[in-house]
Amino acid sequence: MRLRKHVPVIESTLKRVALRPAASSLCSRCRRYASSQAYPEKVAVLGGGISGLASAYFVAKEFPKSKITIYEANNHSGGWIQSRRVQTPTGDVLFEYGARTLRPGSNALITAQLIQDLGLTDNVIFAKKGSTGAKNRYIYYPDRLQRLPSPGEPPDFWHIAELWRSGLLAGAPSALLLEPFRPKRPDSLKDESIGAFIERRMDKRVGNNMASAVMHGIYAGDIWKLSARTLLSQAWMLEGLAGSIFRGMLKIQSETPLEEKVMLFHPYDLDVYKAVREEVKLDETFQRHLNGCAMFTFEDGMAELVMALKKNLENSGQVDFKFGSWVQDTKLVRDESRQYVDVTTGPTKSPSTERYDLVVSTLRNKHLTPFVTVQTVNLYFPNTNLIPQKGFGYLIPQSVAFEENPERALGVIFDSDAIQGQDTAEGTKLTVMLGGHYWDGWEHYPSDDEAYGLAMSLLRRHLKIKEEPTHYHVNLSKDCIPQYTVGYEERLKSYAAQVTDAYKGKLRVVGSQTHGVGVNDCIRGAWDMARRLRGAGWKKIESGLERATDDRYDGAWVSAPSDQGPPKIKQ
Ligand SMILES: C=Cc1c2[nH]c(c1C)Cc1[nH]c(c(CCC(=O)O)c1C)Cc1[nH]c(c(C)c1CCC(=O)O)Cc1[nH]c(c(C)c1C=C)C2
Repeated sequence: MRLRKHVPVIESTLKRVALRPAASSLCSRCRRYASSQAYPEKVAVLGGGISGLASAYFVAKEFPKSKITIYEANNHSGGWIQSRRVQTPTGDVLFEYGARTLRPGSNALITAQLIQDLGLTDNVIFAKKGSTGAKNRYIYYPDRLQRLPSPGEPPDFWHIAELWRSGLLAGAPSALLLEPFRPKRPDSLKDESIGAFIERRMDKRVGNNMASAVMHGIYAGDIWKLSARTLLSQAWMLEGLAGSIFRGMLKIQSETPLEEKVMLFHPYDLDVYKAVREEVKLDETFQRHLNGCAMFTFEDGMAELVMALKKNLENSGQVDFKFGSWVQDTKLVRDESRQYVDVTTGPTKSPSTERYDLVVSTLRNKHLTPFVTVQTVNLYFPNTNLIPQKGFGYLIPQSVAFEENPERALGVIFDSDAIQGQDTAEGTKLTVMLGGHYWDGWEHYPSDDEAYGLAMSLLRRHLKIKEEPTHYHVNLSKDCIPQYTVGYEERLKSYAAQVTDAYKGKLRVVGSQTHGVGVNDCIRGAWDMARRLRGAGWKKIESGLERATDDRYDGAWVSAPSDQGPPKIKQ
């Protein structure tokens, strides 16, 4: 499917690119302007969220002589990541409005290297793998908290029986047994919703109970809209390979020598993974802590990473911040020998235009994905024994009856259990997450007072909390999480082609809409973009969306052994 419209900033460019100049210096063999310039002298980064800051950082490292300007519409950097300290009579507590933790693992290696390079390792706090906050995760179903078995926990018959009795596992056993015998998807089916995929291969109830809870916790999204091909990519691939997820797993396992562990990669990710392994050099102690933790963050919250990045960029002398700068337009311009991008910013009545050799855009394209809005209510209670359940928190699946969730909450995080070491005040810290896909199409959202009322009514019903918090904060993150809905991969491909066509490699796209919604994803995307600019890479006609257009294996994945060295490709 082609995009009907384009991102506003590139729209005008698409009209103008038809007016081609006399291509006297267009190199006919490589189809790009032959420029003797060794590096991009002027670079613009559009957006000062984590993707924009990380992009500026990695581009500055690749090209120490480049001058970089970051345009940010708000008056602060960091985007959705905001951490605030609140004073209480007995000490202070930290409230996070956006992402609050990072997950370790291969996807976090670039983040870890960045943290180390910024000198932040001493400020990192780790939640150990076995800790209560890390291992106890709950799902609210149908009218109470159900603890999920944690990874590595020995199977407990009575626990499983209890979960079965609650109805949370309804349909799961037969779904798993029958999955290998269900018909293969028709070749014409290029994508479908997660809900439809699970219904087709297993059982609708498994989707509405388990999958929807997980998708609430990551995307705040609706399993009946999110793309199975993108978000359940491995299961989708295995079905394509062998007609069934289970049989696909068996096939790959049987073809892999016993001493190797199967890891499935998109071919593009395998290249990135290899490059990460080659370039990341972590201190032994830091690496050991990362290996042993379930999640990590900073003493002063995630904003520490943003502040350290900003300070580093300011001190580099290479980077200039322009806050309160709305990007109105970007367009490709050409003179006799070179191509540039003109970036127009500022208020509509008195806009200003600057010319750049290269632009990195983290701005959104509303035609690529919809977004959901999440409202967070952070609450602090001095009572340390407010709730009997200890753990990370709980998620509320779509299957929970309206009477049990009229507030349209997605989940509750037990912050004071999940991460310890951020607060000096003792007590219980919770965050209630409201909205997400339940608010699709809404024009008005709850006021702070209303959101507080919703959060408290939920906590009274679900956790039997009778006390009022002494401190709370409400934050509305409007359109904060992009939704990778059905057809996303085709739209992304088409978007990549449009960006390449319109900017001829002079504008690269990075960010949560195109590279994954997690903080690690955004940082890794920025790093990979900058890596591709290396040397003369910045002169290549690329868009930053090369993963989407990588047709080397026609959508297949490759498996690789998980040894410590660079993986060998197995096909
Ligand atoms: C503002 C709300 C967010 C919701 N999801 C995300 C944000 C920022 C992004 C996100 N959350 C998680 C992942 C998985 C992998 C990762 O990179 O960590 C992603 C991409 C897992 C997660 N879910 C919740 C938490 C606290 C975390 C850990 C990471 C983080 O701090 O964001 C709980 C949770 N997140 C959301 C809801 C509705 C929710 C409910 C309890 C939406």
